Amino acid sequence: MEVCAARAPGKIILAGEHAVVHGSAAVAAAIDLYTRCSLCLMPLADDEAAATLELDLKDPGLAFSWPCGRLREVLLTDEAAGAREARPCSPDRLASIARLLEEHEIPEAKIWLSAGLSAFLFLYTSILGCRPGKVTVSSDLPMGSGLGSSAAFCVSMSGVLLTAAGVVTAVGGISGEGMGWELVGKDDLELVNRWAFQGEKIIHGKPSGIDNAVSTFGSMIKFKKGELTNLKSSNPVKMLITDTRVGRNTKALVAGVSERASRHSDAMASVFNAVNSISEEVSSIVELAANDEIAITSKEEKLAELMEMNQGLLQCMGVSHSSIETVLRTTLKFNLVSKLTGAGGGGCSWSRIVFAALKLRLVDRVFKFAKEAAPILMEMLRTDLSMATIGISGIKYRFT
Ligand SMILES: Nc1ncnc2c1ncn2[C@@H]1O[C@H](COP(=O)(O)OP(=O)(O)OP(=O)(O)O)[C@@H](O)[C@H]1O
Ligand SMILES: C[C@@](O)(CCO)CC(=O)[O-]
Ligand SMILES: [Mg+2]
Repeated sequence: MEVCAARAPGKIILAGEHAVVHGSAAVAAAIDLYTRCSLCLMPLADDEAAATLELDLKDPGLAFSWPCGRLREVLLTDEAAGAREARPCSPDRLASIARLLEEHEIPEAKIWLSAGLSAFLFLYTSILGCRPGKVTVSSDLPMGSGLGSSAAFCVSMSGVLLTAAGVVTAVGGISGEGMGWELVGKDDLELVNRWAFQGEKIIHGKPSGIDNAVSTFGSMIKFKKGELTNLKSSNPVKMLITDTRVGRNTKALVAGVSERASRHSDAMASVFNAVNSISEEVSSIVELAANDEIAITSKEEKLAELMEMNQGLLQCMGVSHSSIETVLRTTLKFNLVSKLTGAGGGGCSWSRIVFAALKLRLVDRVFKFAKEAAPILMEMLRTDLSMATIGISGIKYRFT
């Protein structure tokens, strides 16, 4: 029994969420909070009826099991298609997966998990067919909260499945960040990213691809219309992340922005255009910081202003939320500018979240803030606060 594992990071979006779905540029950075996925492939049993595919989700604390025969019967997998090229999940296949999930009693309070389960069944059966196996997933990332948990789930899952399929192989380099995790080669990364994007489509509906790209390739990236530019970044930068723990769902928020865009196409085109300019400016400031430590200091105010402008435009798109605004006001009292990251959570009954990513290179102020303001935020909003390092590397894997 061979066991392999993959680990993929979450992300914060420095500028451009939502607008990126409509063709604007966005800037994102990988953070040192990870989702880990391990796979133990079982030998093909003599008694085929006993063979199962198991999924153990540590964070929601739920386990699932499907008889391999049942998967074959319902999904009619096209195993000959192979894993070397990523394929989309057809509507028929998605409907068959939904039928399989109906056979499980997912607690009503955790029904949001079904999108992740569908992505899992699609990725597993497309890459490995109906082979018996056990997959275990654990994560540092809060789910459905703007830190790219769905992308880290799909990237680590695609990585481990493609490794087990023998399609993705080691390049030998063992990275410094975390013992024993090996780097994935460039072409293999591209393949992992393409499969993960297909998984994200199941969870997000209409993803831009930025979240899976930054989780796969790591570092800081500018992303526009599927094109990725790696931004050189300087020393690791710390961010303070505020989690309001107000639940929401990216798919619904993305759809809400698209509906607003179809109702007010000219106005929203101008909003997306303005976000594009902000992202372009943010990315040039990030690159400047990599080359010139002094020059960045003079740009700090500009960066803060850009963050405020982007936050205002997110409000225009309808994805802010009262709790986000409270966090912004509170952090501002400590002279820290914040903005939401990811899908946000604005105004509608189905989606609520806050992430306040604080402006770059203000570690001292962040520490002062953490001491003085954190208790206020925690008490007022029952938020979680944590520090994260951004710009770290992407997916890695290992055999155990
Ligand atoms: N560790 C995990 N185990 C199981 N399912 C997960 C896990 N992580 C993410 N998911 C799936 O992804 C969904 C959350 O994705 P969603 O895109 O709404 O939020 P997010 O990715 O955390 O935030 P954003 O897209 O704004 O960055 C969950 O509801 C679940 O279906
Ligand atoms: C809201 C969004 O722009 C970012 C979610 O992290 C959606 C996407 O780009 O897929
Ligand atoms: Mg997501």
